[in-house]
Amino acid sequence: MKITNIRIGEISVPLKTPFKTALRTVNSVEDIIVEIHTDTGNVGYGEAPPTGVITGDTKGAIIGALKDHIIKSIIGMDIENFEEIMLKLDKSLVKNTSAKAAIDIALYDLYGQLYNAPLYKMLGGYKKEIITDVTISVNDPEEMAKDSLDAIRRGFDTLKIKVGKDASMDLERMKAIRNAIGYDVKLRIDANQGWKPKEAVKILRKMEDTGLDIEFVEQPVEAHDIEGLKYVTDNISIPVLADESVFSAKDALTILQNRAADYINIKLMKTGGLHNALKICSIAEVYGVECMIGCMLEAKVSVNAAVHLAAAKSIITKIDLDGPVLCSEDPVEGGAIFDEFKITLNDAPGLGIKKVNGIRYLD
Ligand SMILES: C[C@H](N)C(=O)N[C@@H](CCC(=O)O)C(=O)O
Ligand SMILES: [Mg+2]
Repeated sequence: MKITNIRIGEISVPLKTPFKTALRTVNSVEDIIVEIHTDTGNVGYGEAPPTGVITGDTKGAIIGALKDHIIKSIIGMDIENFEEIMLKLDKSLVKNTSAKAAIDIALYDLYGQLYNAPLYKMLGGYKKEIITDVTISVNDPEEMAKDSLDAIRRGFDTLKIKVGKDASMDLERMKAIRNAIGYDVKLRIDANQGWKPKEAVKILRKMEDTGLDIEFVEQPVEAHDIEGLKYVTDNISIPVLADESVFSAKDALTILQNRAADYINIKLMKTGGLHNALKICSIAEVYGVECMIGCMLEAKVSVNAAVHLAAAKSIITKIDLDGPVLCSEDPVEGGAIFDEFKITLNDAPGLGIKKVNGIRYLD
């Protein structure tokens, strides 16, 4: 199964409501799609969202990385030589993890098709169904309480609450939500780097003292501030999950060796795809540290790949794969079924994607 052509396109999918974090506000998913075509007539699909404020990858940068570096380095190669293709992909240029992830995902899709097996079974096949949380955007406390109630009515039993914007309001936000929803629903919070280390400890201790029952706090401080992350981890009881601080397997090792966080959030757009995400799973297994699998604002192609990984690996115990349910339309035919909180895999080969509708080709 030889790679004959790699096509690049873009899709635009409006969100149901604006997505707001401490880092950005977004109204639609604007992602790059790749199709890897082979001499056997198979097509592998991949996707990359431009999340400049997190990965540094803009739309133009993703297209440039694909056209000027990655495509040339793997065209003509045989999917049977999978490890060799992955080495070429890694070495084609530094950083640019989103462009690499799009290609890596499409390659894994073809790898599954080559051996006629669904990807989650090839990676471990631990389960076939997973349950995701849903994100509540950062707004004023009343609106967040209302959005949380809506999410519970839709069946979600775990909410990921965005905080870290106008820090003085964060305690009020969480009190309003807890008062509105009671204690049967899990609340995890994500500050998206919005606090300083001492400020984070102050806010989180108040949340502990108020009995808000927070499952964990995600990325309280700036991504590069590992010392600050450790300071927060050492000084509060709520567990800390590292997100923007962990891109590579090496980053994960540093965090775990220093006990700078309690959990790791794996995202394919930070690792450069499944190949490196699997390395983080192995490191976390060695340290006995559970992982979350997350996504950026992504449609169903790349989130599908994350679903396969989550279903394959027992070390992934927390799921934040709500990208597709935040979208108002689904451009993807085939693949996993997203029914609000419940995500079910099917046993079609690879990712099981039949078609992506509405692609505007850029080649
Ligand atoms: C969409 C997901 N629930 C999420 O919150 N992901 C990121 C932010 C993604 C983005 O800005 O596109 C996270 O920080 O966990
Ligand atoms: Mg996060």
